[in-house]
Amino acid sequence: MHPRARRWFAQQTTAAGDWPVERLRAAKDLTVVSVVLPALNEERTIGTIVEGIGKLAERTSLVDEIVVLDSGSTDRTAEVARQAGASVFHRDDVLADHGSRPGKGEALWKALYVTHGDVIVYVDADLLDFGEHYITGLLGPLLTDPETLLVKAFYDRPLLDVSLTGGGRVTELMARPLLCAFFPELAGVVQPLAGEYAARRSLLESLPFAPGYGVETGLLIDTLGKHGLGAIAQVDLGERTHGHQDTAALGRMAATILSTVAARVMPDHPLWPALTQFQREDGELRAVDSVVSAQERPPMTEVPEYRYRMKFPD
Ligand SMILES: O=c1ccn([C@@H]2O[C@H](COP(=O)(O)OP(=O)(O)O)[C@@H](O)[C@H]2O)c(=O)[nH]1
Ligand SMILES: O=C(O)[C@@H](COP(=O)(O)O)O[C@H]1O[C@H](CO)[C@@H](O)[C@H](O)[C@H]1O
Repeated sequence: MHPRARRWFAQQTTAAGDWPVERLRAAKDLTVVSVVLPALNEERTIGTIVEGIGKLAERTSLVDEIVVLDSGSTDRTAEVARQAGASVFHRDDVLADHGSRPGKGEALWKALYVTHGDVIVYVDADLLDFGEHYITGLLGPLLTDPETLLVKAFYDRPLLDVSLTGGGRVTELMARPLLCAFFPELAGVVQPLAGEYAARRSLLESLPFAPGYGVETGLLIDTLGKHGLGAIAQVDLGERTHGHQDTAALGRMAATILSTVAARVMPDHPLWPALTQFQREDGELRAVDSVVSAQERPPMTEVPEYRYRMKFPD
C-alpha cells in the first residue's frame, strides 16, 4: 500500500461502535442532517430503510430530514417511501429547467437542491440489512472533526448466493485496480464505490457530479484533489447485503466508472462514448451498444437556482 495510504488508513479508519449516539448528540449542536436515498424501483426495500431512519430520528434527533429522490420508478417506490415517512421528490420535478438525465448521479446531485442539511448522508435504497449504525457511523467523524469533509462506509459484502464470490464485483475487478494505479493515495479506501457515505454540503455543492454509477468515484477523486486525504475518513459498518445486478449491468456500471476516471486522468483523450456487449438470442449472437455518458453535472454552486435558494451573493 502507498505509504500515504497506509498512514491515512491508520489515522482515518474507525468503526460504527466508536460513535455511540450519546457522543453524537453532544457533538451535533446546530448541525442539520439530511439523509438522502436515491431510488429506482426499490418498493421492496425502501419502506423498511426509511422507517428505520425515522425511528433513529425520533429517538435521538440526529436526523432532521429523510428525502427520497425517485429516479423515475415505475413501481410503488414513491408511495411506499412516503408512507414510511420520507419526503419524496421525482427527478423530473427538481430543477426541471435543467432537464433529467438517467442514472444515480443525477438523483444525488438533484438531492442537494431539495435538502436543507449542512451534512448529507447518502444511503442506497436496496439494502437488505439496514441498521441505525449506518447513519450514526457515517455521522461520527463529520460531527466531531471539522477537518473531515467526506466519510465512506465500508463493510463485508457477501453476495446473496453465498456459493458465489464476494460482492463488490466492480470494486474488486475495476475500481480498486484503477484507483491504485492512478490515485494510489486512495488505496486505503476499502469500499470506494460504497453507496453509503456522508459529506458536508460545502464539499458536495463545490464538486461536479459524474453521471450514473460514476458519481461515487468522481466525488472521491475530486475530494482528494481539492482537499487532500485528510478530508476523507471511513467507517466499518460490519456487513452489507443488497440487491445485485447481473454481469452485463455491472459491465455498463464499470464502463461509466472508467469514463469518470479517464475524464480526470486523461481529459484530452475522450473515450468512445459507447460500450458494445454481446448476447445470444435464439442461437444468434447479437451486439448491443449502450451509451456511456461522460456529461457531468456542474457544481451546484454554479447553478443559478441553487445560488438563489441558498442566498449566495450575486
Ligand atoms: O438510475 C439509477 C440507478 C440506481 N439508483 C439507486 O441507486 C442505488 C444504488 O443502485 P444499485 O442498487 O443499482 O447499485 P448496486 O448496489 O447494484 O451497485 C439504489 O438505491 C438504486 O435504486 C437510482 O436512484 N437511479
Ligand atoms: O461495489 C460494486 O462493485 C457495485 C456492485 O456490487 P455487487 O457486485 O452487486 O455486490 O456496488 C457499488 O457500486 C455502485 C457504483 O459506485 C454504487 O452506486 C453502489 O451503491 C455500490 O453498491
